[in-house]
Amino acid sequence: MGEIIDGRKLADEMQANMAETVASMVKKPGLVVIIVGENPASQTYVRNKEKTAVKIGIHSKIDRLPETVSEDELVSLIETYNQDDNFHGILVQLPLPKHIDEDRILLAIDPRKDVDGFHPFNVGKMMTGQAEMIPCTPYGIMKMFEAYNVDLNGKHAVMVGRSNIVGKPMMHLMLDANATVTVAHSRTVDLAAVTKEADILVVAVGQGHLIDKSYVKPGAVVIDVGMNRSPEGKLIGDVNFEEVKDVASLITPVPGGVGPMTITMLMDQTIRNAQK
Ligand SMILES: Nc1nc(=O)c2c([nH]1)NC[C@@H]1CN(c3ccc(C(=O)N[C@@H](CCC(=O)O)C(=O)O)cc3)C=[N+]21
Ligand SMILES: [Mg+2]
Repeated sequence: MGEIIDGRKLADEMQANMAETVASMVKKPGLVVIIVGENPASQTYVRNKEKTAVKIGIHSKIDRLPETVSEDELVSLIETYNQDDNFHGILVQLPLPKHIDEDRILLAIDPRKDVDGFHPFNVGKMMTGQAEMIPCTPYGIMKMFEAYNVDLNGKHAVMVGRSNIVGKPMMHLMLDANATVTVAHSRTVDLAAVTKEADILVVAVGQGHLIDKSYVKPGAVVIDVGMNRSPEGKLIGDVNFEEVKDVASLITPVPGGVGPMTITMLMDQTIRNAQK
């Protein structure tokens, strides 16, 4: 019977500390979130983000743009915020509509305000040991490891998923923490054989309950980044929690695991930028 990693509780503790920090700041940190279109999955995230910002004392603004906005219009809006001293963080909610080139949008954000850590400049900095902005989900997972005394040194970590926003940066952070890292993905042959070797298993594939107990080595630490809707409309992870919790030594639930930590690290980086 594994222990549950309480992301909600850890996030609340960290946010309480951040609120104290912000209370002592003369110029309050500012964060702007730009959302294009009506992606319903994005709405929860944005609502939680705003609630959290208010709680911490961060000045936050949400810009909602219609699905039909042009790429050029979006770039000029970003340029306006790049120049605006009231905002220390700019986040453009992904995914963007098909007619907009995401790479161009991410490049338009001033790297100093890129609190997602998605700008190629920040990606390169992170990859070369000069990290300034770290993608929030991987960063939050590393904080969970710290809080629960998970030492990665010499461990075999398996990352399932290779996205720019979770899999690749997570791979890098675990490597930096001296884990032996394997990255598996949709073309991996016999995924269960690979994941069963993991001391630390991180899953970010977007497939509800893909990972059952046959994929997990007894005693493994299991981190579930997935956020999927079950046929009944419930929020479920990529890991079958009910089954895997009896095999793992530590496991994150969904909701209440990685999600709250992602938002917390977003606030952390916004505050840090404002202090610079
Ligand atoms: N530029 C950009 N940066 C992002 O960081 C980003 C993004 N785009 N696009 C969408 C994804 C998704 N994401 C979430 C983070 C936290 C929760 C979260 O707080 N979840 C809670 C509650 C979920 C619920 O109750 O529905 C939980 O897991 O406990 C959800 C989703 C950030 N994303
Ligand atoms: Mg992938």
